[in-house]
Amino acid sequence: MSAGAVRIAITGASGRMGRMLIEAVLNAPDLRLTAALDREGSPTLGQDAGAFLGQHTGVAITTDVRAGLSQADVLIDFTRPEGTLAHLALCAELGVRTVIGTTGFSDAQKAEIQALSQRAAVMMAPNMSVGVNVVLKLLENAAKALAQGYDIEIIEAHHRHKVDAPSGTALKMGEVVADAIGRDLKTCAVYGREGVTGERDPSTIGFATVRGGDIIGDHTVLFAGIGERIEISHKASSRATFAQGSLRAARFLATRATGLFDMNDVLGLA
Ligand SMILES: NC(=O)C1=CN([C@@H]2O[C@H](COP(=O)(O)OP(=O)(O)OC[C@H]3O[C@@H](n4cnc5c(N)ncnc54)[C@H](OP(=O)(O)O)[C@@H]3O)[C@@H](O)[C@H]2O)C=CC1
Ligand SMILES: O=C(O)C1=N[C@H](C(=O)O)C[C@H](O)C1
Repeated sequence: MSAGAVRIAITGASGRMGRMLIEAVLNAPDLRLTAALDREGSPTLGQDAGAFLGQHTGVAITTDVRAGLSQADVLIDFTRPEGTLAHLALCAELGVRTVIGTTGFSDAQKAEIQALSQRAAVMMAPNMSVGVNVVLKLLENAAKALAQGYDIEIIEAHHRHKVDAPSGTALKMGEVVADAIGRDLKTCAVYGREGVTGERDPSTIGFATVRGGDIIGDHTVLFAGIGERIEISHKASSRATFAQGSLRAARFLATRATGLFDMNDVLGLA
């Protein structure tokens, strides 16, 4: 790893998170944007990475991931699962650490990430905000205390462009709650209901998904009992919270050679 500023590459540079990350890196004195990458066909290819901010950075958006990564210490990737895995394979080969914000991975893809993290360190989390990661800790305690007599439902809402459902954060909340009370999310999750469903099975954890407009990301875990309801909610009002968490993760990874980490490691919440 080079001395001085941590050199950052960003894939999906013209995406919603890509732009947020570019702005955050340009404003961070201890980080330096050295590569901005997007895929073939992106209308921003060839433009300066700071053009959307009216800034000249000297870093052009290109499709040459190998060349971009060879100039970087850490890649921050918020793209799609298949893109992330292709980028990660190159990072493993070149010894570049990776912060993964992408959601929607299959179990097989997660296993591939675990294997590749043994060659160059990876931090992966479905939600980089400090608040959501604190909520995950609160949920652990709440679920243990409310394990009997309370029906558990997870409700999430996101913007109209989101392609995966339920959100990665909602699934993580489900896993944390299920683990805390000794259930297996794979067998107890119910994803949406329709028609004559019968009465609610108390051993299930339900998920409900809302998509619309420009909602950045709302998550609620509802514990519904008799005579009372407990709701634990997080609402993101700006993608800056995800970008700032990603920068914390990049700084954390800059001091690690190999291994798979999450936001608990980055924030010292483990
Ligand atoms: N962990 C967290 O805190 C957060 C996670 N996310 C996750 O990050 C991901 C991206 O979200 P968002 O920025 O809103 O999405 P966008 O669609 O706005 O941006 C995605 C970017 O990745 C590019 N891309 C898409 N597919 C590929 C591919 N196969 N290979 C390389 N590049 C690709 C897109 O290019 P093109 O425009 O050409 O399609 C675009 O530049 C999602 O999975 C989302 O759930 C989002 C916010 C917070
Ligand atoms: O796609 C998004 O926008 C978001 N995705 C993440 C998820 O799937 O949990 C995190 C955040 O809520 C925004």
